[in-house]
Amino acid sequence: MLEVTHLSRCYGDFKAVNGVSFTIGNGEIVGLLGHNGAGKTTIMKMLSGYLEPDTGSVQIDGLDMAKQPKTLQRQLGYLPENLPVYGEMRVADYLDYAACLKGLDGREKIDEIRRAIKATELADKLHARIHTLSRGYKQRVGVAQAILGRPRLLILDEPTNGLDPTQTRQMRALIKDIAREATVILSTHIMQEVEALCDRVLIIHRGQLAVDEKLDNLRRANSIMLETSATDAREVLGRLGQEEGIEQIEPLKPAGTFRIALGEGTNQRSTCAVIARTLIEAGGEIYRLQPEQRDLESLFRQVNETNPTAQQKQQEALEDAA
Ligand SMILES: Nc1ncnc2c1ncn2[C@@H]1O[C@H](COP(=O)(O)OP(=O)(O)OP(=O)(O)O)[C@@H](O)[C@H]1O
Repeated sequence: MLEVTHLSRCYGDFKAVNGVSFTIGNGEIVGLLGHNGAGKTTIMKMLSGYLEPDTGSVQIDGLDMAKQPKTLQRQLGYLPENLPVYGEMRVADYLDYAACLKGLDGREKIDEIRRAIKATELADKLHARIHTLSRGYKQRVGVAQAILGRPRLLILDEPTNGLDPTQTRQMRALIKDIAREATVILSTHIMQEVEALCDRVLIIHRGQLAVDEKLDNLRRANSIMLETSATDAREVLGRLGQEEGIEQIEPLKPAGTFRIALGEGTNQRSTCAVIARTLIEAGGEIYRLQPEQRDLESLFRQVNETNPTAQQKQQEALEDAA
């Protein structure tokens, strides 16, 4: 459905998005996660055709955004980070205007506006001027314009930003509902949002795609965290090999910390016992040996630990020098 290939974009000398590629199938809900400034909004602007990539391409059902932007923009709905809703306009007038921009007219336009109003529960606010609405209602107006014309691809930049818990719950229910008919890609800083809504997560780190993982796989992942005085644990444990189900031993910082990835079906407890015995026999001390908690939050932390920012690298260099 959506195919993104080697997408890059600079602002001046600064590379905000660097060689990002992924594909999204029909009906998926995909979460785009990343720290402030990671490049999420820039990616979403390129997906929606509002910003041209320097290199790379965006294709929807085989059509290229660079070649047929108008055709494709009519098939997608976009909720930008900062809603470009015109404060002086009344909600009904704005939706009428947005429907015209999408090429809707006549009976179809009226039906679509009605459907969007119903889905976003905006009926009570139709005659209100947009600038008088609360943040949550403004967000609903943004979503209403995004779903006009039943887009097959919906791009939502921080859809629950600034909403209270009740509004957030309603917005998530609405997104789930919309996703029954459309593919959805949404950006957020909120891990629970991804866990509550998405089938899959893409984590962007400094403009690059660091993780592309289905949430089901993430939950199933099987690994052990080890902290030991034996900084050569990789060699010591490497001898155990595949028989104990050990697939990979990844050294982390600080020295003596390792992530041990296990094969499918390996029993973590018995492998932990073998690891402990082997290290102690080799004269090592064990400070931590436990199955790794694999949730989105720990994966996000791990991405940032293993891909430090320039500032973190500088801090580490200073600490090493001291
Ligand atoms: N118009 C612009 N001119 C110059 N730099 C920009 C521009 N827009 C974005 N940037 C920079 O590009 C980088 C990526 O910005 P972007 O808005 O895509 O990040 P983001 O992941 O959406 O961040 P946030 O979560 O804070 O919204 C940031 O360093 C930002 O300062």
